Amino acid sequence: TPAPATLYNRIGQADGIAKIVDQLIANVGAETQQTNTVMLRTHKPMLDAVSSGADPTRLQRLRNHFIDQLGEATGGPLKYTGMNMLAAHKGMMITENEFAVWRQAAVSSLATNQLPTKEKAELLAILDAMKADVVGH
Ligand code: HEM
Repeated sequence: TPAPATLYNRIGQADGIAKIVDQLIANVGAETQQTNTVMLRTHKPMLDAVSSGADPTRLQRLRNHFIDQLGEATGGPLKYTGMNMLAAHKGMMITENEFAVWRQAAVSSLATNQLPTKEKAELLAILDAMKADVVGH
């Protein structure tokens, strides 16, 4: 019997993951529930750096890191070389509610990308496993 397909293969490999990540970033960028909270404060410097030209590739770097991270976590050949989740979010004091809004942006992206129920659940489990390192530091 052939080896079971990895989640990475079932969701369309690097191209499939890139679509999921790009839609997630677009959803977070369009988010308005979190005005004046840390969600906005933490993203604003990043978006300003891009639009002012001070660091035009900053968002792109995060995007590419995020793709590598999911590419590795889903069993693909990609290798994540960014900061660990605790270090990446340290000092942001991300709240439970902000995480919930971010997670909803991820859920919407998975729906937009028409992931089947099983794959959706597996990917959300990967994201939820990072929550403890993301929230409250
Ligand atoms: C499971 C949930 C999350 C995952 C998997 C995730 C993933 C990542 C990754 C991969 C990076 C880049 C690290 C690097 O480049 O070394 C990052 C940075 C960052 N994350 Fe998250 N993140 C999550 C939740 C959140 C939430 C809820 C917020 C805001 C409310 C947030 C805001 C940021 C910001 C502002 C940066 C820094 C960007 C920069 O300075 O370039 N993240 N995250």
